Amino acid sequence: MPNPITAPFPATRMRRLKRSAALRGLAQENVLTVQDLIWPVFVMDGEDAQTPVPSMPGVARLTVDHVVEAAREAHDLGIPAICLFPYTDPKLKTQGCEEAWSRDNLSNRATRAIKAAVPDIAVMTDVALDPYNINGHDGIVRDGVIVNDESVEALVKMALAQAEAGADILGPSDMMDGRIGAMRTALEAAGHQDVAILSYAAKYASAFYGPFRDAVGASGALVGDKKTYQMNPANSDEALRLVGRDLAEGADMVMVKPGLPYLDICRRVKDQFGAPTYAYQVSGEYAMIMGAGAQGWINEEQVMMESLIAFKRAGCDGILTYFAPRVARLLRG
Ligand SMILES: NCC(=O)CCC(=O)O
Repeated sequence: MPNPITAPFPATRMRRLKRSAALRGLAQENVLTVQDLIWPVFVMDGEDAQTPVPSMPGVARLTVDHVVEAAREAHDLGIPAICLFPYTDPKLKTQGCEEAWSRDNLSNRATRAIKAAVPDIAVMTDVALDPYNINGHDGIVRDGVIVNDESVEALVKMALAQAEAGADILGPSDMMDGRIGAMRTALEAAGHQDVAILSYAAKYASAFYGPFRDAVGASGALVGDKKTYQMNPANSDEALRLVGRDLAEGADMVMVKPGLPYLDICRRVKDQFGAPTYAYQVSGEYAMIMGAGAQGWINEEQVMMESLIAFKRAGCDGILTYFAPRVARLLRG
């Protein structure tokens, strides 16, 4: 830790380095670049269609052909990764979540299509059962209980199907115990030793996910809440235990989610482990900025940029954000 030594006033005048843009630039500690961005996108079935998500202005569900175009655009902008979230046909949702590991489910089809058309962009996928679960939960439900070990077996099958489809980064967002180790072992055994795991390690049971659930059609499906597996927003030490555990089980990268309300966790995680650390600026955060911006209550673009540099300041190596293409265009100038 640096130990800041400052001479007393007037020898020290903190305003000296704020006097011009040039001096402010020289003294700037953190920088946001396009390389820091992961773009989450919503995929739906069909062809040549886009359905706007009302609670996320500027965001739409895209059919696979449009997702491929989005990936091409992202790659051209220099965005390193795109993250897929499927809007699953309710008819495909079951108690056993079998569609989750179907070779040709929507997410796997989108992964294949992107990797065929834009091979250099990294494709990240979501490993959790909620898009395929009739109960809307991330794990399998038996008699009203989310059963851990059976869910992990299902998640491993899902992870293998995603790796088979060509995913570069798997994002287990389910918060079951033991899933990272089980996935890592299975990936090694199946010859997918180079597939990275970005663990949603410190994922809080948050009300900020509301618009996302609208986007993937999960709002109506969820029975109860996710408090028996996601974190209590009041906890901080627990995040370190979870991150440490996931790294020890073979995660390559770790995530804190949501983002802005949990910057203290980002900083603690980065300081404690020094691992590649990401934050997810979630749908509710996006909606708040867009909503207030639309009212003219804040300057949307400035708040967007300020919110993203805050993640860098808190120690994050990158950010999952729905703003990714807009930011990339802005950074490009
Ligand atoms: N597993 C992915 C999410 O829960 C996303 C949350 C959001 O953007 O609100």
